[in-house]
Amino acid sequence: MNDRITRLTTTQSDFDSALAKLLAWDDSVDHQVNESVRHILREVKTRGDAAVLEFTEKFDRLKVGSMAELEMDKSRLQEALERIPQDQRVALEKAAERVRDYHERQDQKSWQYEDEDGTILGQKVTPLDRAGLYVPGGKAAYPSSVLMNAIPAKVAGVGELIMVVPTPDGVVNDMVLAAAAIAGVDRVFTLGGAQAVAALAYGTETVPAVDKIVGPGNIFVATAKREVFGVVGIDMIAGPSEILVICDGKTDPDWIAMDLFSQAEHDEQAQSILISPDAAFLDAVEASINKLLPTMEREEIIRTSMIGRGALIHVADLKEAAEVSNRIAPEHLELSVEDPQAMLDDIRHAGAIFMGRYTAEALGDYCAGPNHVLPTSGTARFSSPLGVYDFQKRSSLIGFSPEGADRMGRVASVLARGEGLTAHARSAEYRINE
Ligand SMILES: NC(=O)c1ccc[n+]([C@@H]2O[C@H](COP(=O)([O-])OP(=O)(O)OC[C@H]3O[C@@H](n4cnc5c(N)ncnc54)[C@H](O)[C@@H]3O)[C@@H](O)[C@H]2O)c1
Ligand SMILES: N[C@H](CO)Cc1c[nH]c[nH+]1
Ligand SMILES: [Zn+2]
Repeated sequence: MNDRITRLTTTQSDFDSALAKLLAWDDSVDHQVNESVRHILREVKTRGDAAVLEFTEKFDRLKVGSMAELEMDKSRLQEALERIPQDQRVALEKAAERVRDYHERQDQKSWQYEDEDGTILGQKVTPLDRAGLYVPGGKAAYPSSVLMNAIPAKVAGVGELIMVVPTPDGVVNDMVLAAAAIAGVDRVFTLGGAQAVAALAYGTETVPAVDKIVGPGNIFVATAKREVFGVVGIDMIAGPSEILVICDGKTDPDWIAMDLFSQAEHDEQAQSILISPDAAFLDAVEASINKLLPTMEREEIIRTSMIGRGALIHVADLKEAAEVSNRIAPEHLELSVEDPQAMLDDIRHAGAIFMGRYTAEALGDYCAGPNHVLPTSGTARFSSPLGVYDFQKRSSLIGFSPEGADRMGRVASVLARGEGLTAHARSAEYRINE
């Protein structure tokens, strides 16, 4: 590479600020994006289908006469499934089976228990009525993201799944449609960007409003999701893909270089970082990067990402590697070390942890089973992978027996009068035995 990938070492005096600068990525700072997204949302909210059609023509260069032309009916999904090459179909079905198996273990059940006085307390778990799945499609097509978004929703028992996916220049990806057929998506619209998020949030004459919008996307999608939150639920604001590899220096440097590329190739803004206590190994991986980059189909995207946002970080030992990793809280963390289990206790923040030299992050993107929609930009400090729980909500259950109403009515009465809320107090007192 002409420009070199950033090198940092924890012993340099400005390490903390250099690391903070490397990690800085705020999808809300671009005033122009915010303005443009707000305009799109307003237009779709007030003008519905007509605005969606205009923005689709403008941003996806797709001109159609009516919204009906942007809906793929179920027979088209099925045809796509039958048309794709057999190996693609088998791979999609295998991946879907593993993703389903994994997510079935996340299903939450309602529960109840009874106090000694016959009072019933519990939690009722209910799936969402209708969910909107955003499947990105600007720079690449993501059949795997269809499976990752739709299967947990199906396992949760969501009533209706509405999928949106952009088809720039009208190019439809058969594997995406086939994945929608396999996952059991109910309706598919070929819409993208902020206009698709707006259509799902507010509803239009053709696109039904949903209760929650899930799925990753570019800055326009992320900004739109942030704006509509409150009108609908959202899963998370997923930024550009990230990988952090911790390596003890004993994995083939070509493997590590390609693992870093695997996320860099998503986006110029993607972030790939390697941490190792072995300085000579960092040199070897840099040499592999320089050797392999010219062989890559997405060379320019990878180069921009690696130079702009990538880094090779030297640390004292694996303990310090884990500390730096916790500060980064990466979307994907590869522990390419002899004993990954031994490191697990030290890892606190990561969307997904890939354990051992043979666990390429790419397997997690497609077919390991866990979800590939993960918290990015440090948000793994407080959020979790997309899962069945994102499509279920909980209602508290409270059923007092006459004895329970008497006992707890006395407690409530004191607290309510302490707050000066006498209607609360008297409501509880009516049910007390005098
Ligand atoms: N976290 C995950 O699980 C995951 C999975 C797959 C992809 N990704 C990420 O999702 C992102 C996908 O981005 P993408 O661009 O390929 O697809 P995308 O579908 O998110 O965005 C494409 C849409 O952006 C809109 N758009 C483009 N330029 C615009 C402009 N100037 N003004 C308004 N709208 C505009 C268009 O409507 C277009 O349909 C990447 O960052 C990728 O890394 C994340
Ligand atoms: N790595 C992405 C999540 O950050 C998911 C993906 C889809 N296809 C390939 N990769
Ligand atoms: Zn990926």
